[in-house]
Formats: sequence, structure tokens, C-alpha cells
Amino acid sequence: MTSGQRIVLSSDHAAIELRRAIAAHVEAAGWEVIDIGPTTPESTHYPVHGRAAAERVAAGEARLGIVLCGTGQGIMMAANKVPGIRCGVCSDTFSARMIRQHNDANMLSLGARVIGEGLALDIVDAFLGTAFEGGRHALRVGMIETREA
Ligand SMILES: O=C[C@H](O)[C@H](O)[C@H](O)COP(=O)(O)O
Repeated sequence: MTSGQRIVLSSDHAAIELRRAIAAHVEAAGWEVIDIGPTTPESTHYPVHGRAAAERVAAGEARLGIVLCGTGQGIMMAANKVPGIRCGVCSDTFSARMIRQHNDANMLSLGARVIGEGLALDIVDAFLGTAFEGGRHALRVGMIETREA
């Protein structure tokens, strides 16, 4: 299987259960899941897990990534420090479609203390089911990358 159907998942302690539900959901949809944990509920540090997942995506091991913490905010910030990563926090399906369609986001971040499982799975489906539109948006995404150089 190419990285095109592979997705990396990670979280901190606040989102282990939701991460497991998402892993099962996307696997059932035909994705190969690289779940890099953590697997135990002890308190841990979201920057470690956000960075680890983002590095897998940036290295091309997976085309997309999903990260989670309590709010989705801290782990998103950590992921976005890795060059080549465009990660957005979503609590609604419209934003999840738009970060793919307009921003070519390669990572999605979710807050397990913000949204419930049903909405989270809908957001994941919206994110995974939407393609980048290109055109004027490619120019703008390129401008983000220029700032990374
Ligand atoms: O952005 C940070 C995340 O929401 C963390 O999941 C949160 O700060 C963890 O908080 P606590 O250590 O109180 O479980």
C-alpha cells in the first residue's frame, strides 16, 4: 500500500478513547492506520505526540495525519512546527472540508474535551473525503511554504 491510503494518528492522554474510535472508523473505511499512541492513560505531553505524528507525515510515511488532545489546540501548534505540515483544529464539518479544499491541510486536529464522538467521526469523514482544489489556493499554500524556507 502506498502512503496515499495511510494515515497516522496520535494524541495525548486526554484523547485516547476518541483516538481509538477514530482509528477503528478510518480502518473500516479502508485506510491503513499507523497509530503511534500513547496507549496508556498516564498524563503525558502533547508537544511530543504532535511532533512525532507530524514528522511521519512530513517524511511521507503517511499522506495524512490526525492528532488529538483536550482542545486540539496544543497538539496542532506542535504539529505545525514541523516543516511541510499544515494542521488545522476543527469542531465542525464545514471547516474540515475547507482545510482540505482551500488549505491542502495534511493534518487534522480534534479536541476530545470539546466535541463528542459522533461529531468527531463526521469531521474525520469530511476531512478525508475532500480533495484540494488547487488553482488560486495553490498559490496561497505555496506562500505558506515560502515562509518556511
Ligand atoms: O492544548 C492542550 C491540550 O488540551 C491538553 O490535552 C491539556 O492541556 C491537558 O490538560 P491536563 O494535563 O490537565 O489533562
